[in-house]
Amino acid sequence: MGVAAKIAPSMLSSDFANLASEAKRMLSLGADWLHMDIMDGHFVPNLTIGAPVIESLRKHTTAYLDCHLMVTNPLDYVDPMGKAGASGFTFHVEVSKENWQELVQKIKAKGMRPGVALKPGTPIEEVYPLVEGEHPVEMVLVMTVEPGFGGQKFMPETMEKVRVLRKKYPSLDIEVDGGLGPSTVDVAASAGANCIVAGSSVFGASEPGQVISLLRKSVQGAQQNN
Ligand SMILES: O=C(CO)[C@@H](O)[C@H](O)COP(=O)(O)O
Ligand SMILES: [Fe+2]
Repeated sequence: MGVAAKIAPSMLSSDFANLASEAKRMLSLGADWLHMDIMDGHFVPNLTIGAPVIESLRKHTTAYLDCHLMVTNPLDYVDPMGKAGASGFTFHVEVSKENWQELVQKIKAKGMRPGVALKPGTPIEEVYPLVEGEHPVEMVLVMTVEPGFGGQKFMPETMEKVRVLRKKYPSLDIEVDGGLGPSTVDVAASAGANCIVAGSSVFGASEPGQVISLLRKSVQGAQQNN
């Protein structure tokens, strides 16, 4: 048995003007988590949503809100995101070298689950101390595109990081994010990813529920073959 599969549609590809109904639609189609991309227009060249929108959405659902913080100063977001009702708080290792221990402790103190993300060009060794620390992160998000935008092409060269991580940490949640869909998920699942973020492939499908179930079957199938 592997680590539980979590399929997380990226709400970045949803109709933001109808966020609550889009979220409910995804959950009714079998989504486990809702992936929320928080971008500050500085760490990445795009600006999306922040704590006020998470707070609004939280009034409509009890679902796990898997928040991916693409921001330069993640520490500034811990209190507001905690109050807003975020479930997971995943910050980037590239901007937290100096203060990740404080960050992780504060995230946990606010009742959220800490995770660390890394860009395609960042070496995997950089997250080891965070997974093995006294206050460890509970998920590693391996970016499979450059962060900033949905709808980009999956980068297969990032899979070596997933393989290395899975070998080293058999029970860790490993999330992949960017360009995942029916044609790329098998590679990620067999490398060892168990949390699959998918935006354009889910929201752009005529049958999003079928895509969600296919993504889940891919993770489960890969785990049975291992
Ligand atoms: O974090 C990001 C982009 O920076 C992602 O969560 C994307 O929103 C995923 O979208 P697709 O690549 O699946 O369309
Ligand atoms: Fe994301």
